[in-house]
Amino acid sequence: MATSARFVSSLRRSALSSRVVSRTQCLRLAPQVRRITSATSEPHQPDSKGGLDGPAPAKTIKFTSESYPELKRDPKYAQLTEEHVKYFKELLSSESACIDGVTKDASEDIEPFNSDWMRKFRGHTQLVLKPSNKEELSKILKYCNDNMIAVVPQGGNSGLVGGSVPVFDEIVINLQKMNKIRSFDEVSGILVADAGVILENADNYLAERNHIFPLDLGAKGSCQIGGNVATNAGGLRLLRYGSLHGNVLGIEAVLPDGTIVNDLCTLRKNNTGYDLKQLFIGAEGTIGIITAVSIQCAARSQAVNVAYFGLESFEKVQEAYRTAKGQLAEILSAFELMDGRTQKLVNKVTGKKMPLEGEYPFYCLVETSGSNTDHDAEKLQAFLEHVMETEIVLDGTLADNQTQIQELWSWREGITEVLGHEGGVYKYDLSIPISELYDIVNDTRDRLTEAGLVGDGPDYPVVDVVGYGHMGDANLHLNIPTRRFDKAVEKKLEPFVYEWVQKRNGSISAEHGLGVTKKPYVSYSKNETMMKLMKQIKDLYDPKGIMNPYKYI
Ligand SMILES: O=C(O)CC[C@@H](O)C(=O)O
Ligand SMILES: [Zn+2]
Repeated sequence: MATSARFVSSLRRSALSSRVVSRTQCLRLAPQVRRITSATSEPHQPDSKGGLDGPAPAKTIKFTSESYPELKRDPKYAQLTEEHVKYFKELLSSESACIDGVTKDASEDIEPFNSDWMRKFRGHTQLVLKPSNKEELSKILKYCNDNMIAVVPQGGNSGLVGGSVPVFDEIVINLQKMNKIRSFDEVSGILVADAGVILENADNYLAERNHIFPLDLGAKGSCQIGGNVATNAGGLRLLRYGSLHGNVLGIEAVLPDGTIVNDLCTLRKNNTGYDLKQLFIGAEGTIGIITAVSIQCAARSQAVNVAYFGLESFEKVQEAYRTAKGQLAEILSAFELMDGRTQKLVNKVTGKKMPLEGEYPFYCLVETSGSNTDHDAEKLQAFLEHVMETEIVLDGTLADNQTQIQELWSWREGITEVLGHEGGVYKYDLSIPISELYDIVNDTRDRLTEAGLVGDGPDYPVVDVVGYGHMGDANLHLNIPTRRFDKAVEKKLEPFVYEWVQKRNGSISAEHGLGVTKKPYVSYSKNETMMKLMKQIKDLYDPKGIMNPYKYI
């Protein structure tokens, strides 16, 4: 009896304080960690003020071709000549479709196409081509194939594994000019769009038609849907809508020899042998370039509610997730995990007040998306009260309106942007059985601490070891913010992290892909037979090997 009385009174105290937090604190705070939401057709551009939307300073560049002593520029690829450039210029319909550093009359800065948004990877292409349609792209690729010119397909260039920038001097083919919505069927919910459509633009277009794009991620204002599909991006809505392997119904792509593959099927059911489009999803531009996709979109939920709460252990996080699945069932649309260190970092870098009064080792953000605002809000509140009453959760808050929803999400979506605040960051994107999801963070921290590599002050290369991610997808983002990139740290991290994951039958890449960073480690997630089959597929589609070379395959 005494125990249950204590539970009730503690619920009242916490619940009351969480409501106060939700009504006052969230309302008072203007969002400061900006999601990259203003849709732009350019790849990430340096922010002149060095602000959070911009990449980290140039000193963080880690990977250039010199960083890969095992990778040599393959002499089979042609050196770009003025004659090549002349051909492309004549072919392309407008001057702005060609940024040319060979004949030195570049109309636009080539640098943002050569380095990723974190400015961690940098190649040195001399040519960027921006075709306007598949026919132009087909001619470009055929010419490249005939002349052994290596190419890198590029969308919004917001990837995290160095997949969309050149390693050496491969030319960049950027899809930003192919950016039209081709059709949308409001009855079936099937969207057909060019690869270069910005994800946020696609979602806004769908919102006006009461539908939703089945993918959402922090870089939605700059990433392109072709790049999303090519990398099989996962993001924040996967728990609800599933992966792109399920939602993409069709693909149009150009193969290296210029062949246009029209598999832009708009059928949910099409059981006619090999499902060839699947090969392009997650291939990271190694077998061809996606020019358009057809995609199944769901009806947009009218009622979105968000809760944010603190917990004392990862065991409690698991209990909270299990409870959320049971109580929120079909309206549960996201269950995200952030450790206390990531939230303190957002707080430190942005200066924003934390959403809860106390500090906790773990935080979760739960979103529901349904059709009945009051009913869904009540369900989420009942869930929060239940987990607080049972002491699974220590304190929590509920967003009362759209501004508060955005504000709470910023504590999750803003993490990537603050991680590099002291220099750089080592990133791992792992699938791990859910019960062990956070252990890798503790084990990595212990390992680096024992080696005297992590601590406060300039003597230590590593700032911290943090973890967050998509709890509902058993996808952990292990991040190691650093003051500088350091060989001693790298030796402690790799292959340790990959061996750890392999032992648990996890995956070395849950959603970011392999790019160039995981090239040496593919075998930790793919056995010899699978690697051989992948290589055979690569050779079938790209026999001369011009597509995105030096990357994972
Ligand atoms: O920066 C990362 O490691 C994760 C980025 C992204 O996948 C996310 O979930 O926020
Ligand atoms: Zn993620």
